[in-house]
Amino acid sequence: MDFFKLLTRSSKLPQKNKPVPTADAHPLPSAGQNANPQLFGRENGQSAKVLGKRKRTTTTPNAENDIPAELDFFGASSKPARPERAPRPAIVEEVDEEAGGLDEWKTVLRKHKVKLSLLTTEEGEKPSKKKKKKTIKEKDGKKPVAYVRPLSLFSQLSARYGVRKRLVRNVQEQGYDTPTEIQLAGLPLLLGEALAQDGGENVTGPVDLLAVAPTGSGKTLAFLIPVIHGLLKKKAERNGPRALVLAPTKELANQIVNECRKLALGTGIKVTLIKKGMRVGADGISLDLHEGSDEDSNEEEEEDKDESMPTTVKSDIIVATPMALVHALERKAQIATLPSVEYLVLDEADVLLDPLFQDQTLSIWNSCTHPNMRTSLWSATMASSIETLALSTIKERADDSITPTAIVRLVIGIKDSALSTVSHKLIYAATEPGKLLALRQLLHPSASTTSLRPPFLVFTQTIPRAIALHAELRYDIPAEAGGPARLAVLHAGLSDHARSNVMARFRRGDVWVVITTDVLARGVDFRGLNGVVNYDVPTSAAGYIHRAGRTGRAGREGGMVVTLYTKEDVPFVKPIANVIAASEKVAGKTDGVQRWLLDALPTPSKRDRKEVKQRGIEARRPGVKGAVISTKLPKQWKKTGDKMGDKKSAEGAKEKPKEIEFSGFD
Ligand SMILES: Nc1ncnc2c1ncn2[C@@H]1O[C@H](COP(=O)(O)OP(=O)(O)OP(=O)(O)O)[C@@H](O)[C@H]1O
Repeated sequence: MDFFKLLTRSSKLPQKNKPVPTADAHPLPSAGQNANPQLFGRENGQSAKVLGKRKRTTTTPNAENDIPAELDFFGASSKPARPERAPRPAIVEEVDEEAGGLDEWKTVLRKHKVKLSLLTTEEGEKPSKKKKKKTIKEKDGKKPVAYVRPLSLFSQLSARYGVRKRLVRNVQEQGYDTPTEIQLAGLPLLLGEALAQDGGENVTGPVDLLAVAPTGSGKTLAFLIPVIHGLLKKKAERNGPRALVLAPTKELANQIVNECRKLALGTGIKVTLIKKGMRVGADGISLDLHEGSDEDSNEEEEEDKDESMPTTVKSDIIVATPMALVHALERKAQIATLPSVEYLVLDEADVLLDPLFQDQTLSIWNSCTHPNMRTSLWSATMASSIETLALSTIKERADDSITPTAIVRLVIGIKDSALSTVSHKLIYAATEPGKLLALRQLLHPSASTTSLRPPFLVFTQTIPRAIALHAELRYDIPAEAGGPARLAVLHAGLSDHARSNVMARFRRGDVWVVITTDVLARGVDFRGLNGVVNYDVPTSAAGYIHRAGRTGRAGREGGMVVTLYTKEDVPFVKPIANVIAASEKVAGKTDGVQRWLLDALPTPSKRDRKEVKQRGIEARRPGVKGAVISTKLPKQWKKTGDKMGDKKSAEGAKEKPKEIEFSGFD
C-alpha cells in the first residue's frame, strides 16, 4: 500500500479504481481513509454510522498500525509499493427516507454540535429595526437559535435539491458518502433549504453565510458544491467569471482549483487559477504571460509556461489569492469591476480580512457588483472583530445596490478550538539549542517515546529560520533512508515553481518532512499527515489551531502536535496552553498541559498579544542577534554538540518574500 498517496489531495482526476484504505483501533492518520469523517456524534468513540441509513459499497478498512518499513525514517530508502487496486464502488442513488420533523432535525444537529443563528432575517429588503425586533428575539443576551433539515447522505442531493447527478457522482467517486458536520448543515442551507427558528418565522431563499468549523472538517466541499450547483442550475451567458473563491496562499488556491475540477468533471464548468500576468475583466480572462486554459494541467507539477500571445478565456469559477487578483484587476491604478460574479467565497476569511489583506479583500469584494451576489465566509477561527467587519460589509453593500438577504452564522463544535482527535504536547526546551536537540529526538523513532512518524511538517516563525533549520537537519537523514532529499523547505521566498515542486514531492512521498512557515498553516490538506512540530511557538491561539489542524484531517485519529517553547516564549504561551487544555478537556485527557502549568503561566496583555501576533517573538525576528538557527552551541554544550550545518543556506536566509502573501504575521 502506498501510504504517501494518503498525503495527497491528488491533483489528478479520480481514477477508476481506488486503493483499499486501511486503519485499526489506534491508527495513524497515514493509515488510511477514515470510515467516518465526522468529528462529533460518534458512537463508542469510533467510526459510527450516525446519520440514518448508509449504503456502503466500499470495503471497510483493515488494520495497519505501525510504521511500515518503507516509511522508517532511518531505514531503507526504497520507494513505497504501489497501491492495490480495489473495484470501483457502485454509485447508489439513495432515496430520501428521512424527511423527519423539526424535533428530529434538532436531535441530529445537537448530536453533531451544529449551531445555527440568524444574524439578519430580512430577505429582499433592507433590515429594519422594527422587524429585527420581531424576528430576532434576544434570549438571555444570546442570538436566537435556528435549525435546518440536515443532509444524511450525499446521494440525497439530487432528490432534495435537484443537484445534477453528474455532480453527485463526482462527489461519490471521491469516496465520500456521509457528509461531515459542516456539510450536513451547510449544504442544505446553501442549496435553499428553509431555515426554521425558535419562536420565529421560517426563512427561505438564498443566504449569506459565516461558517466556522474545525480544521479538516470538509469546508471546501461545503462551499464548492452549492457554487457548482448554482452555476449549473441557472444558465447564463459566459463572459466574465460567475464565481470567485479567494484564499490567502497559492498552495491553498491551487488545492481549491484541483478539488473544484474534480467536482465539476463532465459538467462543462471551467475553473481557472489566477496567476501573475493574467488580466481579469467583465469579458473574461486574458493571458499575457502565462497559459490560462490550464484545465487539464496538474498545477503542482506544471512547468511555468511562457506563452506571450494574449488570448481571452471564458471561465465560470476563478480562484485567486487577493494579491494575484488585485494585480489581475488593476487598470491604471483602478480596480476593474466584476459584475458577473454571483458567488463570492472567502476561504480562511479571518486571514483575508486581517489587516494584512484587508484592503485588497475589501476592494475585490466591492468590485463584485452583481445585485444578487451571495457571499460566504469560511474558517476554523473567526475573531469577533472579523465577524463584525464581515457583517458590516455585507450590510453596507445591502444599503447600496446589492439585494439584502438573511445572514446566517453556522458554527460547528466549540468556536476557535483545536481538534480533540489529535494529541497535543507542549514541551519546554529552555533555549534555542535545546529546541534543536528536542527536534532531533523527535525525528529519531528510537530516541524518544514521543517520536514522530513521517510524514510531518515543522513550522518556524520566519523564512530565515526555516531555511537555517533545513540546513541544520538535512544531513541527519542517512543516505540509505533517502538522504537530504527526504527533507525540504517551503516558504514564500521561493519561486512558484520551487514551491509547487516541494508540494508535489511531499504529496508523492518522496519528501518526508517539510520545514515551513505559516504559509502552509492554513487550509492545505495533506490527508495522511502524522504530525506537526511547532519548532517556533505560533504567534496566536488561532495560529496554533490552524497549524495543528494540518493533521487529523476528516476525522482521522492518531495525529500528534508538538510545540517546543523556550524561556522567551513563557510570557506569551498561555493562550496556546489554553487551546490545548480546552481540546484535551473535550477528549477527556490531561497529558498535553497540566493544570499547574496553566496556573503558573502568566497571562499576556492584549497589547502584547497583538504585538506578538503581528511581529512574532522578538528573539526570533529577522536581524535580531541569535535569531538564526545554528549549531553553534553554547560553550557548556560543545562536547555533545552536532557539528553539521550549512552556512551557505543560512546565508540564503536573508531572502525576502516577493509579494504579500500569508506566511505568518512576521
Ligand atoms: N464527506 C467527506 N467524507 C470523507 N472525507 C471528506 C469529506 N469531506 C471532505 N473530506 C476530506 O476531508 C479533508 C479535509 O477537507 P477540507 O480541506 O475541505 O477541510 P477544511 O475544513 O477546509 O480544513 P481547513 O480548515 O484546514 O481549511 C480532505 O482530505 C477532504 O477530501
